[in-house]
Parts: sequence; structure tokens; C-alpha cells
Amino acid sequence: MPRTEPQGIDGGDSFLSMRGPGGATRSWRRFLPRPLRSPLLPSPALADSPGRYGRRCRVGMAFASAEKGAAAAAAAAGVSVTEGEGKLPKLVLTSAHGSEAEIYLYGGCITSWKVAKDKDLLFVRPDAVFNKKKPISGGAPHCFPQFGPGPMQQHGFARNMDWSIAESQSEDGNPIVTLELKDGPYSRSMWDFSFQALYKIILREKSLSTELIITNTDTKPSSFNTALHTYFRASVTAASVKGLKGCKTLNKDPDPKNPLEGKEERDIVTFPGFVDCIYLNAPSEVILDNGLGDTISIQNTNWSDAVLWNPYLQMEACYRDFVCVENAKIGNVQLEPKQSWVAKQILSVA
Ligand SMILES: O=P(O)(O)OC[C@H]1O[C@@H](O)[C@H](O)[C@@H](O)[C@@H]1O
Repeated sequence: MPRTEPQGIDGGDSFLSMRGPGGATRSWRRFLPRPLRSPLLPSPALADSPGRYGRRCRVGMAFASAEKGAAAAAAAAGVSVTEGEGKLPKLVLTSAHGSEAEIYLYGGCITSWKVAKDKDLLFVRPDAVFNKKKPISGGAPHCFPQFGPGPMQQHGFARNMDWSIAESQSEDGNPIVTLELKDGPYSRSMWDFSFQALYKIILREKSLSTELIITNTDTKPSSFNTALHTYFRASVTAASVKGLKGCKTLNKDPDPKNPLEGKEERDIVTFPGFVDCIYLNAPSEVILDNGLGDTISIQNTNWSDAVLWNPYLQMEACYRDFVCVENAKIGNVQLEPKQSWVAKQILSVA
């Protein structure tokens, strides 16, 4: 698999803050065209705030130039860039309400979400590598512009590329970052279209929301399918998913290339063995009981389908510790030039 080219921050920045309705403070950093600021320099905002961001900023300064740009970018309250596994740049979001999330720019992959200290609701597989030779196996990787097997590599290329930080802001103590991915030679070698993906992530006290906007920036129509391949920490023998009864299913077991059609008859779907099943026209909310004492609501807008996956004995070392509940868009999305497709997901606990 070809290595991804480094793709740092491509712009300068301006830093703004304002008071919103009800006196809520809101600040954000928006990127402007490159000539306005060298990505090699820390932003004035970072240089002026050594207390809160100093340590993490210093770690950032040891990175290559693209990562330095990323460190400089993450200047909103509760957003910082640290050195993650394999020295890859990792964003750490910390809300004023005690929740935390971690996101690798490689793959635009959220790898951790904690509403309570020391209790991660997401799962990263023990065989995950952080060397850019493979996508990060775990957390919430993107499958784009292809879900599953097909003409290009399994699950497309977005999980194998470096995303950049387009914007970071903070609203009422809730950190918000927007990541961006654009086409480059690596993506073009598999899918010859110009596109922009914007991925906005909002961490609140009890929830983690994402909004994915895919825009066709080409002069010709394009089409894709996609999914958020989320790994939830779970006890597989006790985990269950509610809300899928009545959905048409495409069971990828035994042959993912020729799924079997069916209909879900169960109120509560469990994971008694190998599970790999697509649910078409899934509802806007399903409820995951992770079997570890947490009930997680998985809401969506415009992610029309869902996928449940547990590899069972194919991954003997870890299958007991997670289930994948994925929001997906299985049918092709057709985009004319300049058209966008938007889908939102909200993960929340009571
Ligand atoms: O190991 P990967 O490439 O991350 O994919 C894992 C699984 O991802 C799921 O989304 C698919 O439904 C499965 O068919 C697939 O095996």
C-alpha cells in the first residue's frame, strides 16, 4: 500500500473571539490562504499562552513542519496537539465538563472518547499500528469513498491519509475542531476526482457529535459510498443493539462480496458469534448496551444505513472486547460538481 504524502496545514490563520447569545464565549481559528502565515511558526495565540498550552506546544515543536503547523492550529480552548503513538500528531479535546476525546490526523480517526476519567467508550485493537503503513485499526475510522471491498482497497483511502485542521473553536467550554481532507496524487491513483471532506467534531459533557460534509470540487460528477467504522469498547457476550427490528439486511457472512438479503426480526440484536451485517434504511437512533454498564445512543441524520460487525475467532485476541456499530451510506451518493453531501452522528450517554 503506497505511503501517504505528508499534507500539513495549507494556510495562515486568523484568530477571532466573540460573545454569543446568553453571554456564551465563543472563539475560533479559521485558516486563510498560505501567504498570510508560515506554517512553521507557532501562532501568536500559542506563544502568548504558555500556561495552558505550553507543554503540549513544546511537544508539538519537536514534530516535522506539517505537525508544527498542526500544533499552531489547535489554539482554541480545550484543543491541543500532542505526540501520539508512533509520534503521529494527535489532537486532544478536553471539555470544561470533564469529557475527553483524542483524534489522529492520520485517517481523521477519533481513537478515544471518555465522559468519565479512565473509562474509554471507544476501542483500539491491540494489533493497531501507528506507522501510516496501515489505517489505524480501531476508534472511528472513515470508510470513504468506498465501504468494504470493491474496485479500490478495502474501505477506500480516507483512513490512510493525513487530514489537516481547518478550524478549531470552543463554545460554552465544548471544544470543536473541523478536519479537512482533499484529493492528492494518492487518492487520485484510486479515485480520479477532486473533492473536499470536512469533518467537524464537537465534544460535549456527555456526547460526541460529528458532521461529515463531502463536496465534489471537480468539474465532473462523482459518486461514493461511506461509513464511520466505529469500534465501541464492549463485553461481546453481554452487548446488544436495539432499534434495528424490521430493517432489510444484507448479511456479509459468509461472503462479503455477495451479501444475503434478509430482514431483522429481533428487537435486540446480540453478538453470539461472527457478525457482519448491513441494515438498510436504519432508524435515526439505535441504542447500544455495551455490556459494561453503559447505554450509548447512536443518533444520525442522513447516515441512512447501519452495519454491525464482530470478527469473533478471526480476531481471537480482542473480539471479546469490542463491537462495531457503524453508521453507513451503502447506496452510491451521486454528486454533481459543487454539490455536497452532509451526514451527522451523535454518540451520547445518559
Ligand atoms: O479490518 P478492516 O479493513 O478494518 O475491516 C473490518 C470490517 O469492517 C466492517 O465494516 C465490514 O463490514 C467487514 O466486512 C470488515 O471485515
